[in-house]
Amino acid sequence: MSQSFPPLKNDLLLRAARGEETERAPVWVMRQAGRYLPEFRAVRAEHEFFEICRTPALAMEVTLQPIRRYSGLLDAAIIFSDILVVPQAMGMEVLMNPGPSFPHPLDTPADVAKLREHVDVNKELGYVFEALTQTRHGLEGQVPLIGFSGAPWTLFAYMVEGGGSKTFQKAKTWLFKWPEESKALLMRIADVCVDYLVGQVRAGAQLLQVFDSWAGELTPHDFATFALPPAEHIATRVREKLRAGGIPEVPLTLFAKGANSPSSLIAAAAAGYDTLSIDWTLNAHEARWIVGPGVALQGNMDPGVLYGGRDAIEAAVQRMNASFRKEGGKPKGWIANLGHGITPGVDPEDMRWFLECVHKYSAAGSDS
Ligand SMILES: Cc1c2[nH]c(c1CCC(=O)O)Cc1[nH]c(c(CCC(=O)O)c1C)Cc1[nH]c(c(CCC(=O)O)c1C)Cc1[nH]c(c(C)c1CCC(=O)O)C2
Repeated sequence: MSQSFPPLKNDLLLRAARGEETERAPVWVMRQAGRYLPEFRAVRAEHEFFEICRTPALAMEVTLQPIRRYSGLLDAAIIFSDILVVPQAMGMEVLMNPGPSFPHPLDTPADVAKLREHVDVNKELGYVFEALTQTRHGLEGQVPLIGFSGAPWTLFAYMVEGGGSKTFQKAKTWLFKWPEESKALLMRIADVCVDYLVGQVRAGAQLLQVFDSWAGELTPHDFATFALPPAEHIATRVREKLRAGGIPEVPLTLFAKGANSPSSLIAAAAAGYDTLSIDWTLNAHEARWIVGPGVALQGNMDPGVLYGGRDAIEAAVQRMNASFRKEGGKPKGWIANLGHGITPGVDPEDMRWFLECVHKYSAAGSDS
C-alpha cells in the first residue's frame, strides 16, 4: 500500500490542536462511528465486533460512514477499532458480549506472567495499521484521520477487573495492596501503547488521542501517582520515537475523563500533550483559566443533551461556544466535541443538528 497519501484539504483540526486561531472550531465526536448509526448496525448485524476491527476493509467502511453521512460537517475521522486491542496484543482474550469481558483477568501480580513478554505490534496489531493506511487513502484528504489508544490506567483497570466495573474493587485492590507491581504493569502497558501509537502514525494517523476514560475514579493523589506517569511516558516516548524514525510529529490529545481537580488539570496540561479533552462537568472558561494558554482544549457538551431535541442542543452549543471563546475573537486552540462518546440512543439527525450548530456559532464574528 502506497504511503504517499492524497493532500489534506481541511486542516482545521490540526491547526486548532496546535493552539492556533481558526475561522471556526473544528468538530468531531468521540464514538462517531457506532451504534447510533443504522448503517453501522447493518454492518454489525453481519459481522462480530472484533471481526470488523480486524478486517481493514470493514474498519474503513465504518470509519467513513459518519464522514459520508455528515458530508462537510465533520472535521476528522477516527479509525474504527477499540482500546481493548492492546490487552489482546499483550496476550489476553477479550470478548464483546455486548460489553467487553475478559475470561481470564489478572487477579494478582503472579498473573502478569501470563502476558506476552515481548509484544511485536506489527505482528499483533498490523491489521489496525493496514486499516489506517487504507482509510487514509479512502478519505481522499477530506479530513484528517485520528488514531488512538487507551491510557494505561484505563487498560489496566479492564485487564484486572475483567470488564466494566462500578466499584473498581479489583483495580483498587491492585493499586493499594500492590502499588509497585501496579506501577510496573502500568509502564509495561505504556510501552506497548508507545509502539502501537508510533505504528499508527507510520501507517497514516495524523493526530493521536489517548483515552483515560476511568481517570475520574482516582483521587488527585492517585491520578498523579498511578495514571499520569505512564500517560506522560507515552507522550515523551512517542515524540522521541517519531523523531528518531524521521516521521513527522503529530499532535497528541489526552482525555483524562473526570480528572478535574485543579491540580490534576494542571498536571495533565504539563504531561506533554498538545490538547486536553475535557468532559462536561467542567466549564471551559474555568478549565482555560486553570491550565493557562499552553494547551488546546477539546470538548465538551454533555452527550445527554443530544436527547433533548433541537432547542436544547442549540442552546447548549451556544453556551459551549461562549465558554470556549474570548468575546468577539476567533476560536483559538478549541476543538469542539462532546464531553464523552455519543451514545447508542441518539437520533442521527440530532447529531447533524449539533454539528450544524457548532459550524454556525463558532464561526468567527458570529455572536455567541
Ligand atoms: C472505554 C472504551 C472502550 N472503547 C473505547 C473506550 C474509550 C472511550 C470511552 O470511554 O468511550 C474507545 C472506542 N471504541 C470504539 C471506538 C471507535 C471509533 C469511534 O467511533 O470513536 C473508540 C475510539 C468502537 C466501539 N467499541 C464498542 C462498540 C459497540 C460494540 C458493538 O458494536 O456491539 C463500538 C462501536 C464496544 C465497547 N468498547 C468498550 C466498551 C466499554 C464497549 C461497550 C459499550 C459501548 O458500546 O460503548 C471499551
